[in-house]
Amino acid sequence: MIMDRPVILQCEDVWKLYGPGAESFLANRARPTPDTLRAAHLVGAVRGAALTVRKGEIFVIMGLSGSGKSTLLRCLARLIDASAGRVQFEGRDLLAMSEAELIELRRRKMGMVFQHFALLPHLTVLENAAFPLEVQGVDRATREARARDVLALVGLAGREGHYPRQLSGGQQQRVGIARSLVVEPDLWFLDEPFSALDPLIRREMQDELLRLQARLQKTILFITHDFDEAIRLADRIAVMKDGEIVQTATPEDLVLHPATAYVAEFTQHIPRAKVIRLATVAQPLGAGPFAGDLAADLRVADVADRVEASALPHRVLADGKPIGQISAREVVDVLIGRESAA
Ligand SMILES: Nc1ncnc2c1ncn2[C@@H]1O[C@H](COP(=O)(O)OP(=O)(O)OP(=O)(O)O)[C@@H](O)[C@H]1O
Repeated sequence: MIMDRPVILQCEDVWKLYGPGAESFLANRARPTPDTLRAAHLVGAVRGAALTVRKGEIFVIMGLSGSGKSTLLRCLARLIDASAGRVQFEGRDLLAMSEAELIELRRRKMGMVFQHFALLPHLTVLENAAFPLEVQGVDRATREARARDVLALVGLAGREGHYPRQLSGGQQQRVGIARSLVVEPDLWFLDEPFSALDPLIRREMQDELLRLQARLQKTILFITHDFDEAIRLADRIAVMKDGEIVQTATPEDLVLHPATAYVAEFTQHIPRAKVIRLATVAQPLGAGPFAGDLAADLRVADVADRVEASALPHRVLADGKPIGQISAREVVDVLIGRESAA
């Protein structure tokens, strides 16, 4: 269970205002409304954001362009200073750290990948991937060995001697991912890392990220404006609108229980079978016989063919223990939107 894991990153009541006198403006008021901000000619890029990211989860911040995602991420990595609020990284107050401590933290504990990041054009793929270790003063043999490992991990073995210009956009992005992983970060910030890629490559990279995550179990804060990408990747999603987080929930809960009309609008086109887990639609366990076992966290779409093709029900297991059963009937109900879970 994600909620039982240690907290890696936490923020409370984070604000970022842009405009004249932004900091002093907040010091004098509790929670300014959008109207008050407008009247003061201030942009409320982030307004009162709170979130908790736990070890090993992919936490996605999702929102349309201008909703404040990048600004929030930058406040959380302290690339910019929030106008107000509290941010803790592994239990330490991020806002109280000195510049030197922050640099150290970003070098050793945080990895970052952005939509448009700069590979160093005059360095090879290997040298680019090893670069953060060079900055740390790691010796050449060690850093190149580590860089080779991460390049293999992202599918670039054999390209070590290439230069960035000899690679496709997707391959360049993989180098960026390798470079951010080479320091073995505890927390990985990914700000729209696949948005500049064409849809096919983008899906491939999403699969790649899930595969990497299954192996590395990083804690990931991932930003996207694409809800489909969010539900494919996320353990939990925070939906942002006009600088505010309007709901934080699992993909399944967002679709089944949207907190606002805005979230409902976003989620209505999502095929339910892609988000509803077997645990949610499982029926009480019968006496059997069963066709086989399926994990409770699987999504209905992932097993629909297998369950439908079977005359016998499948057992549904959570943590190795049977919690119910599922048969073609429940799968069909979800597929045609008749499931009882909602
Ligand atoms: N340096 C700045 N000065 C003034 N306003 C800013 C600045 N940076 C961001 N903003 C404003 O803050 C709001 C949030 O911007 P932000 O870039 O965080 O949104 P976003 O959700 O990441 O959007 P996108 O997906 O387009 O990157 C926008 O209204 C933007 O115009």
